[in-house]
Parts: sequence; C-alpha cells; structure tokens
Amino acid sequence: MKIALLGYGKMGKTIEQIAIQRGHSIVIKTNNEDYDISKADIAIDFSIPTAAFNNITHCLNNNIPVISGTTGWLENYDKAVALCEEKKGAFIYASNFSLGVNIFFELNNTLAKMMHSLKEYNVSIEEIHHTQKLDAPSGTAITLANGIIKEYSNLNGWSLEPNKEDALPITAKRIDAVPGTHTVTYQSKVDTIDIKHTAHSREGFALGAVVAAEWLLGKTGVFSMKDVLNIN
Ligand SMILES: NC(=O)C1=CN([C@@H]2O[C@H](COP(=O)(O)OP(=O)(O)OC[C@H]3O[C@@H](n4cnc5c(N)ncnc54)[C@H](OP(=O)(O)O)[C@@H]3O)[C@@H](O)[C@H]2O)C=CC1
Ligand SMILES: O=C(O)C1=N[C@H](C(=O)O)C[C@H](O)C1
Repeated sequence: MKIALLGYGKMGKTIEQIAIQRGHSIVIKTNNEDYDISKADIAIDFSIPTAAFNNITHCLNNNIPVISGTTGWLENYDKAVALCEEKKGAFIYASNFSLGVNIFFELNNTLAKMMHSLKEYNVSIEEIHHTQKLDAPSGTAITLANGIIKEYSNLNGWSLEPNKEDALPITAKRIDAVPGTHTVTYQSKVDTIDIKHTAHSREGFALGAVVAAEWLLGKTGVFSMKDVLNIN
C-alpha cells in the first residue's frame, strides 16, 4: 500500500518503521495541511486534536480511506461519520489501536456488567502518559469510562474532578516518557479490584494502526477495531 502519514511525530515515525517492515511504502509524511493526498492509497492520521478532523474530511472528500488515532477531537466524530456515509468512503477511528488495549476494553465492559449492582464498590480510572501529551484525559480513558457509564444508571458522565456527584472520576497523570498506562479500580472498605494495561512502547499502537489500514483498504463504511480484530 502507498501510505500517507498525516502527522509525522512520535507515532508517525513508529508507524513508518512498521509499515516498511510489512512491505508498504510511505508516499507522504507531513506535519501540516499542505499535501497531495491523491498520491496515496490510504491515509493514517496521528496528528493533533485541532488538525485531525480537517485531515479526515480532506481524505474522505478525495475518496481516500482514512485511519485516525488522534485523540481529543471527538466532538466532530459524528460529522466525520456522516461525511463518510455521504461519500461512501472508508474510515476507522480508535482511541487505542493496540491489541492488548482492545482486549482490555472487553474485560472492562465485562467487569462493569458484574460490578454495577454492588453498591459497596466505588469505581474510578487512572491514566498516566508522557508530559508531551496535549489532551487529558486520554482517549483510551474516555473509551473505558464510556464502557463503565453505560452499565451504571447513577453515572451521567466522567470528570477530572475527584468528587463530582454523578460522575465517574478520572485521574490524569503526566510523568516523563510513559507511553500509556490505564488502571480501572473498584474499591470497597474491605478490598480493591484493579485491572491495568501498561504499554511498554508505541509499537503496539503503531502495529494496530497498520493492520487496521491493511484491513480497511477496499472496504466501504465506518468501522472500529472490534471489526478489524473480529472481537465478539
Ligand atoms: N489511537 C492510538 O492508538 C494512539 C493515539 N495517539 C494519539 O495520536 C496523536 C499523535 O500522538 P504523537 O505522535 O505521540 O504526537 P506528536 O506530537 O509526537 O506528533 C503529532 C504530529 O502532528 C503534527 N501536526 C501538527 N499539525 C498537523 C496537521 N495539520 N496535519 C498533520 N500533522 C500535524 C505535529 O507537528 P508539529 O510538532 O510541527 O506541530 C507533530 O509532529 C495524539 O492525539 C495521541 O493522543 C498516540 C498513540 C496511540
Ligand atoms: O498520546 C499518547 O501517547 C497516547 N494517546 C492515546 C490516548 O489518548 O488514549 C493512546 C495511548 O494511550 C497513547
């Protein structure tokens, strides 16, 4: 595949290495909006929250399938979906492309189904990332929170404030070069249940994005990593 890398930062560079190892070529690598997308078979956007939606719409308007891993732009997700459907294009967004985190999402959903009626446990999320991260909480933490909130009728959303009524608390920590650690905790007076995913590098995210691009090429529609990984 001829791949356009929209965003050539930490993730763009890791994706480049893995894509080349898997026999693909990189025809565009850019850190701005000045590129000729018609040269590419598919685009992979790992840019910044304020640029992702423009990159995605530019691809869809030019009939180029697009993968986006950029977080912090989801207020425009429904518009991206509508445009993809209108143009009969192909689009995947995932807050986290790694296989391990997508399994962790399923564990989180199952655990929330088991815990929601046990009122002695309080649920919370902690995420830890490197200090260069622009958004908080992480996209992955938001996906985890949504998986929990849909099981809890007393939770109306999530909050970075610790004691907000009706909200699932998320703590976001920024430490040195941490690639991404997520912990979901259920705490009672007598015990604690934690489930935790720790990324050791960016390779898992990058491999998942390339696998998603390979899977998406030739398809039409809006998909998720559950489709790519054939989960459920
Ligand atoms: N879904 C997943 O699995 C993962 C998602 N992410 C997300 O991916 C995004 C990128 O992460 P990361 O690579 O670590 O961040 P970086 O800051 O290292 O890279 C982002 C790059 O985007 C560039 N950029 C700025 N404006 C544009 C534009 N208009 N078009 C294209 N590129 C642009 C930046 O350039 P400049 O520095 O010049 O501004 C920078 O090089 C983040 O939102 C992060 O949360 C990260 C890891 C995994
Ligand atoms: O910015 C990052 O680095 C990461 N961002 C994603 C997120 O916001 O969840 C995925 C991963 O945790 C790394």
